[in-house]
Amino acid sequence: TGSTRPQRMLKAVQKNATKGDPESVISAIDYYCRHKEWAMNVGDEKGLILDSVLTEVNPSTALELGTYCGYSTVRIARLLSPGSKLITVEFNPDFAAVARQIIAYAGLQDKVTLVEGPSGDLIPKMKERFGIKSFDFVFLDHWKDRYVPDTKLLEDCGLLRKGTVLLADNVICPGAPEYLKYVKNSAHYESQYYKSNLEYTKVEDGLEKSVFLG
Ligand SMILES: O=C(NCc1cccc(CNc2ccc3[nH]ncc3c2)c1)c1cc(-c2ccc(F)cc2)cc(O)c1O
Ligand SMILES: [Mg+2]
Repeated sequence: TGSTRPQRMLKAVQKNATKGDPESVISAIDYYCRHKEWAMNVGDEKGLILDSVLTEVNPSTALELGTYCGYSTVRIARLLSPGSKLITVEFNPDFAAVARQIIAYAGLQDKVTLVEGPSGDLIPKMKERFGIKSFDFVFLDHWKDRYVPDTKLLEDCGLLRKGTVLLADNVICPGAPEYLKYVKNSAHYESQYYKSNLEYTKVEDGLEKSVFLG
């Protein structure tokens, strides 16, 4: 049987990147997805916006919903200060298996905890399982119809604090219209849209940054 797109992406990393060098892992994936075959990584253009928001927030505890192959996991973890932790949630076991290898290839496995399962089941267990009081930063990049229910779940589980920054991918393409409505109409969030393009294309997409006001 043939390989999968994530497996081919992993091969490209192992062939073209330097072990322990996160920048080379990011470049190898971006090159592969721009010139060989498209894949749904946040990509280099939106990735620069992710980097700038992360540098501004400098989170001690971060959550990523939707690991895929670990591209944004590597982008986030490489910018974390020593002792900071990233928890990333992936539902698809095949994606998770590739992501673990890409995160390890980048040498970032000590900063990252990859948890397999649906966000709806795992979010209520975050405090007890990982000793998390609250998250400083949340990157939403999983099923777009889960953005609203999971944001409400994070609120209800007391996992957001005054100033927690949520950053949501794909609010234009494929789109997360209910999520945009939710955070823009809520008095509990201060939101800002960062216009960009769908990874590796000229199609418009963007990131929505929402600060929880408590
Ligand atoms: O849909 C997207 N990504 C989410 C996704 C998609 C598939 C599988 C999973 C399985 N992973 C998963 C599921 C549920 C979960 N619950 N908790 C964790 C968790 C993890 C996740 C997406 C699509 C496009 C896109 C496609 C086509 C096109 F033409 C334009 C744009 C671009 C993106 O940047 C995207 O992010
Ligand atoms: Mg995405």
